[in-house]
Amino acid sequence: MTRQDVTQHGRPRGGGRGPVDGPEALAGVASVSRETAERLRIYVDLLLRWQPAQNLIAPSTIPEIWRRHVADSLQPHLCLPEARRWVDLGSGAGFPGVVTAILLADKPGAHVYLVESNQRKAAFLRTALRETGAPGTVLAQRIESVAERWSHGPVDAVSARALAPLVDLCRYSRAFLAQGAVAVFHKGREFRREIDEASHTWSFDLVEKVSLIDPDSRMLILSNLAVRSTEEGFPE
Ligand SMILES: C[S@@+](CC[C@H](N)C(=O)[O-])C[C@H]1O[C@@H](n2cnc3c(N)ncnc32)[C@H](O)[C@@H]1O
Repeated sequence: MTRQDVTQHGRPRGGGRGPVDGPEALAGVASVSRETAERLRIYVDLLLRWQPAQNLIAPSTIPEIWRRHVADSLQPHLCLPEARRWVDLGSGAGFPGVVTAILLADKPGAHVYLVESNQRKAAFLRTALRETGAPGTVLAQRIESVAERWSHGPVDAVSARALAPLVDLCRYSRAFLAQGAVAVFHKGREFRREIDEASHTWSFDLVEKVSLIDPDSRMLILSNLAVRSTEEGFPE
């Protein structure tokens, strides 16, 4: 898709899988400033231009990109509005990490670290941060090695969406939570089973919020994460 194929509202001009929804899809979730809406539009336009070559998001979700991806990605910031320094694990095309960075663009000290091991997606993420002016750094490495060798100072919050079961997200994020960060994870309708499974290995304080996009999904907010000792031993 060329730039001419995209309208000023981030909608493709026909073709592909039909019309794309627009920024009005954010209305039921949060109101954003004009500047933030403009940065989000630049990001969606860029993603739609890169999509044919890079397949950054599932093609079936493109017609509802604003609701399914952008509005959904407003939620970590809504859950933890005071957090300024974030790590987003497995950022993919930038949901929710790039959206969080855009929401924080005018906040002093704001920074979002985007951890994404796929080099082509990492290149897209760098371009998205540059073109939107959002504050962030792309770490194009495996989460496990980034967490082990973290040298970027403390963070307030960790996010992850569509990355791994909760039990694994606890393992990925434990170094950050041990330093006082709070985690906020998108979870689908299997959230209860995932909480039960993770609870065998981990103890944590948990706040559940019903997703503003899908009432069967949850935003899970975890803090005070600790490993339970078990007969099987400790998680690796
Ligand atoms: C299913 S996608 C989800 C992307 C995005 N968070 C979203 O919700 O659209 C998972 C992403 O995590 C990345 N990923 C998976 N395991 C990873 C790891 N151990 N370290 C770094 N990135 C990882 C993959 O390359 C992929 O882009």
